[in-house]
Amino acid sequence: MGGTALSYDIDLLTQAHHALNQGELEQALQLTQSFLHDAQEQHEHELGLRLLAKLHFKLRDLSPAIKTLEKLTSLLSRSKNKHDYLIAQQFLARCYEEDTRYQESMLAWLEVGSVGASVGDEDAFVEALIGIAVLLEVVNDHKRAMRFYNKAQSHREGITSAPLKLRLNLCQAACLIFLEQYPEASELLDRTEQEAVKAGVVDAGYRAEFYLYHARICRAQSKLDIAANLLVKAQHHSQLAGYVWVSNKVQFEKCVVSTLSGKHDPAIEQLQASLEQVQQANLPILESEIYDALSLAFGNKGDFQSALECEKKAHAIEVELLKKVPISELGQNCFRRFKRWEPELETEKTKLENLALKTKTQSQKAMVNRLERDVYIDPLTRIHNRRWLDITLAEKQKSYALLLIDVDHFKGVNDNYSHQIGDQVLQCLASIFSHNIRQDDAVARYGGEEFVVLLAVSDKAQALETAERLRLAVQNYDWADLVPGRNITISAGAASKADQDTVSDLLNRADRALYSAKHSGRNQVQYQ
Ligand SMILES: Nc1nc2c(ncn2[C@@H]2O[C@H](COP(=O)(O)OP(=O)(O)OP(=O)(O)O)[C@@H](O)[C@H]2O)c(=O)[nH]1
Repeated sequence: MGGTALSYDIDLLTQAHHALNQGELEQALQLTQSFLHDAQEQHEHELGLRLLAKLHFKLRDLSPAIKTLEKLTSLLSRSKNKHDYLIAQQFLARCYEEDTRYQESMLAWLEVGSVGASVGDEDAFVEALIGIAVLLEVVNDHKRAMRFYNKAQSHREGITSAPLKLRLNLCQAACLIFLEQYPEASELLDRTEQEAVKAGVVDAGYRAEFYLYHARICRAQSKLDIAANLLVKAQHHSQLAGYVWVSNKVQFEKCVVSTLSGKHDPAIEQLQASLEQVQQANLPILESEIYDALSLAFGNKGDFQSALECEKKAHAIEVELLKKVPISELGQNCFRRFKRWEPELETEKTKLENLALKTKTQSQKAMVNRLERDVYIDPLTRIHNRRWLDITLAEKQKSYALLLIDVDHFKGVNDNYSHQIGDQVLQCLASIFSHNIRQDDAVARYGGEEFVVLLAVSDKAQALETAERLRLAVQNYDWADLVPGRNITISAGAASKADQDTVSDLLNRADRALYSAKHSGRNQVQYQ
């Protein structure tokens, strides 16, 4: 009887993941709750709670997300393997921070630092240092935050996760900008970009922040036109990544640039609209930054009364935030604690490294992975390239379907807007495709303005549904900033692999379907 119940439960969890991938969060939530209701084994509870916390967080229901994570961390704290515990504890620390429960967030980060050190997990140790630095920045103590970033940088060699290395740099660059150390910030951003290229990071959220910080530096150096251009790029990427926090920051930075360029009224209007959104989402740090920007705009316009009012509101929010953070605790003591943990971290790491040497060293593996990745990545769009596709198709055993996608009238984009804008359109399309396919599917640049999406399943209905989703995502994307006065659309040919098909049979069928989509008027999908 136990066996039947278990398979039914797992089925619910699979359905919940599926609903999450489809963006149906409420449904995913209900399925996960039913799964948890019937869960019996500790392992099932862990799986369910992890997904539940993620869903609450996505729905921006912080209190239930926190409660769920508190349960999960308490369950995991008993297990021997600390990796999952550390991941959950970090998520919890971030949720506390978003919910402005700074003291609890700090305690959670201290726990991550201490446990991370005791098991030789340098990534977790660095995460904790960054987490505390971010809390210090919340209360405008950027100088002290910088000590934590510097300490985290001193552990850089030991960090195994490429995105974490990038995030450390981005956080530190933002802090340097606050401290008005522009050349240092600029240099750090350039180095970060080189590392991102090497590591093959395509994340749109990373790119959005990268452009935003560059724009801030340019704005501070009165290069307003360049700043405005960079912000257009930042906006594209934040839109793609769907990060509310970054896109708000980009939005209000745009307003600062407009008011400095003399366009006060539109900037004020936009800032007031953002203010409403930010207040609804309960993001006090952004709110105080927006009041600061409004004060600047009113001041530049000559309306000093309103400027002063905004200034006072920003100040009042900051005072409230300060009340919530135990500054004395956050400062010296924390730093000392991390110093004490460092020798423990080193000892544990050495033990682990000795163990790893017996098999293969991690760095060797990482290097091989990186080399393999570079060989299979298209340098312009940073998605898989033709070489990857050829090898993957040749090795594929199971049945599958494939979409061949071609940009409509792309030559016109190059001719009317420049080859460089054409390149940016291709990059943007690659991101749109990557963000709109399922986890098991993959996208590659086939060559020129052609892309291939490889689907894990072979049925016609699903192939057409995916192709249609991608076609609509491209059609509905806001192209106005990149190619004003023009819409970008795609045509796609879909085909499924039959048992007797060779790869070239399949590609030929998809190509014929694409040809037919083009000749029936473009911006459509056909199947053969
Ligand atoms: N910017 C840029 N353009 C490229 C790249 N690769 C190919 N192209 C251009 O893509 C265009 C493809 O044009 P065509 O094959 O004539 O077709 P089209 O204009 O897209 O029109 P249809 O496919 O018939 O809808 C050519 O102008 C190529 O120069 C690239 O990497 N960057």
